[in-house]
Amino acid sequence: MALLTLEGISLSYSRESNRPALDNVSLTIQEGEFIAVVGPSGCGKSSTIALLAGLIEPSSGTVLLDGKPIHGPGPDRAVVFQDYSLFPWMTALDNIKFALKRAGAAGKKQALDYLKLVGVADAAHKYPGELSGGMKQRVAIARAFALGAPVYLMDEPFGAVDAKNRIYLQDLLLRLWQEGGGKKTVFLVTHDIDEAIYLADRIVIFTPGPGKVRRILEVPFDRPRKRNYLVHDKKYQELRNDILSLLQDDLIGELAKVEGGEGI
Ligand SMILES: Nc1ncnc2c1ncn2[C@@H]1O[C@H](COP(=O)(O)OP(=O)(O)OP(=O)(O)O)[C@@H](O)[C@H]1O
Repeated sequence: MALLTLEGISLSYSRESNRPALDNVSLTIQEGEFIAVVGPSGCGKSSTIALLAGLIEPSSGTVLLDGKPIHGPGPDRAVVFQDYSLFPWMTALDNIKFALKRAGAAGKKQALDYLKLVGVADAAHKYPGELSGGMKQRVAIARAFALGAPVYLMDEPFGAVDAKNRIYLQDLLLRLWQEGGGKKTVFLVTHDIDEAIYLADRIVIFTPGPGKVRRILEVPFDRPRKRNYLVHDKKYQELRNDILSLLQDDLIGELAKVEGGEGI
């Protein structure tokens, strides 16, 4: 049985709107999968995360976790956003301690171990406002994994960090996911095609809004993947080009509609 299922999901934020955010999206995700989602701005990627997190309900269709409908947030799903994933009134250490407590495990030592793991133990007593973007995201990822949730919903978690930190955080995420022994499932929204290929088992491509699943592509590379070799692989370049041309075709189609007076 699939771990996460979106079944015929449509979503309109307001009854007056004639342009839904999502239109009949169906998707099944198996336990242990690493899924990346790409698509143009406004195609409903964050809305899909919000549905899976239980922060909003669909206008029609069902969202299932382990076969049961999702009707709200729960400790079984950790969410990491591009920013503001941490409690700003708690130090880095207390943010992790809070997550451990929720997971039924407490302890300063364990919390410090998590901070060490992500390389920010020195900043344990700093508040999020005193940390750089990259450091904040390291703590946010540590906090998500300290929760011990089986599902990780990540909305452009590395979008605001510099290239060096991004590489570090991608590898850290892979390591934590793999340490789950096939039991951790990641649903990652990204604008970065290379990131999607490097990290994911499957890449879901959305159409421009109203979002539909345009295509699902398998990533044909064994793990562990080596960045430097991967980019020179012919299959890598083909996959990258496929994704780019799918996104470009959609964009050109949208522009043609606007030029034709249809409007978006
Ligand atoms: N809270 C909201 N109220 C009303 N409309 C919303 C709300 N959140 C999103 N939308 C609309 O729903 C559509 C999908 O937005 P969403 O943020 O899910 O897209 P996205 O693919 O994540 O975009 P981006 O890549 O730019 O972050 C957009 O048209 C957006 O304006």
